[in-house]
Amino acid sequence: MVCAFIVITAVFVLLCWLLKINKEYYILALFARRVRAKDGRSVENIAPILKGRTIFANCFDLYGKDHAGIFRYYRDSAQAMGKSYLVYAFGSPTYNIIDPVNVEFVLSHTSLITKSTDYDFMQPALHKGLLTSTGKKWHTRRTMITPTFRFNILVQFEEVFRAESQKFVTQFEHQAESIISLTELIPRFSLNSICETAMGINLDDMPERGDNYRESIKKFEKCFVKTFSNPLHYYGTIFNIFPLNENIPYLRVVHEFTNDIIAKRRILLEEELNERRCNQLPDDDIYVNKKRRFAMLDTLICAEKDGLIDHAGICEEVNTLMFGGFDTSSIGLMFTIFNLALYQDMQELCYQEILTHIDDQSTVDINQLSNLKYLDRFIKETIRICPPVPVIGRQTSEETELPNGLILPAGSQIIMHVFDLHRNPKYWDKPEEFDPDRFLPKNSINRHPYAYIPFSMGLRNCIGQKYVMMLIKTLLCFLLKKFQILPVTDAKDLVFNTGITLRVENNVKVKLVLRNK
Ligand code: HEM
Repeated sequence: MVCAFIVITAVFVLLCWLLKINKEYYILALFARRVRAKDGRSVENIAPILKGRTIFANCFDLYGKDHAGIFRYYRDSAQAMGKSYLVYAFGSPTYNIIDPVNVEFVLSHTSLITKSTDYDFMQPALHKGLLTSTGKKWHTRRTMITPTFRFNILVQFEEVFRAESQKFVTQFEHQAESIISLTELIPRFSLNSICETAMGINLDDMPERGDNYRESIKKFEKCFVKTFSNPLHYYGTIFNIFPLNENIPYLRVVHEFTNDIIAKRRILLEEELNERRCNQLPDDDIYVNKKRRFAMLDTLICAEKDGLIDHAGICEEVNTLMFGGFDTSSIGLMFTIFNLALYQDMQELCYQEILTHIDDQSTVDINQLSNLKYLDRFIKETIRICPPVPVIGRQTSEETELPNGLILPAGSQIIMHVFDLHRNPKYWDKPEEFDPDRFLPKNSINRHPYAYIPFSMGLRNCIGQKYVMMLIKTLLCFLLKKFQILPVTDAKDLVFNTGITLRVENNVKVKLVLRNK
């Protein structure tokens, strides 16, 4: 009798306690603290809450979906909600942003620079480099690496971009027509270019190492998606046990590749420094040496000598720059070439513009590239409609009030869906239509400045945006001067997938037809 009384009382107390904390926490979303609204307003009037698939809020919404299914889920959610919306999963709320007003607030907020927890799952491959780190470490590294993307350094890369572009087109010059797989060939081109410019290492004598690296990154990405979509893998300890095991062989290939690159560059740089000492030249003007090209990796190796970074730090940044650089550039280039094939009249405009401004592509430089205004708009429109980085994430480190009155508790996740933002019909007329002239100055005047953020904005914007525009334009000068590009893969068949970056399921192909001289 007494026992029954104790049990009933305990259950009652427990229920009362749960009822009380239910006001503050979404218990079934594994104790996620609830978002509040200023002045007692209703949260749902400001941001709709997406209904979860199970009673555990949104914890299991992605579970069991393949990469295309996850991609579709986010697009359908954005469409169904019609505005930025909330989900509750894995112990925290997530504010999913698809409008530029909220994006502006987040990206210009100096305290919102810590990446969302999804980025933790990239760390086995990238460690805590520029992309994933935060606070003082991020700030120090950003200050160290930013100068290596300045104009006077970028101009030194023209030569590599031209040589790699020439190598690319030479493969197809001997046939009147060639059907090529952009999915296979473009990543090789981008990785070679990044390795030679940023790392100062030519991959020509080790092409299979580059191929293995790219293949391993692809496999790692599959584990990445599995991790963030599976509640069992989500939490640190479990994540560290399961997926890491699966990843070990791929990670070994990735890290051995980057370690070899660092080792090779150390030797080359030492030779260079010795030569300079023999000629009694100071070390510190190495970056502006006219005879030899400076590689971004040299900055890190020199900083190590000054005690500003250690070997582990160099590895973090090399992994980050290699992955961040080659993968996003490949996607941008692949979709630009694919769109040139789809829109023949626009391809002709790009071609004519190149003929007008570039006499000889084998000497094309950064200044001549800046005259290609239509091509510039074409690339911008491509990365509007197919943003290589379709999602940018942040988390709050303290309670944060948004301009719309929402109050996000500390530890809230903020996901900015660039893909949906770039198609938001409130800010883009006929968003599904491909129209480079959206980016004519007269058509951009009234657009919200944060409606278009392929390279992000603010403190943590992309460090490589000028670099990649230069790379893409150089290859297109070579390609369009030699070939007309015709479509092979049907645009209607494209199936977008979720990955670390934007993916398509298809092997994307085009036909190159040699132009008459
Ligand atoms: C079309 C090509 C590219 C696109 C669309 C792109 C896009 C972006 C975006 C959206 C971010 C912000 C990510 C975030 O906040 O989580 C970013 C950051 C970054 N990007 Fe790029 N990127 C491209 C090419 C490159 C290249 C070529 C490099 C280097 C060679 C590069 C290096 C980086 C780095 C290091 C960061 C982290 C910056 C920081 O947090 O301080 N990116 N990029």
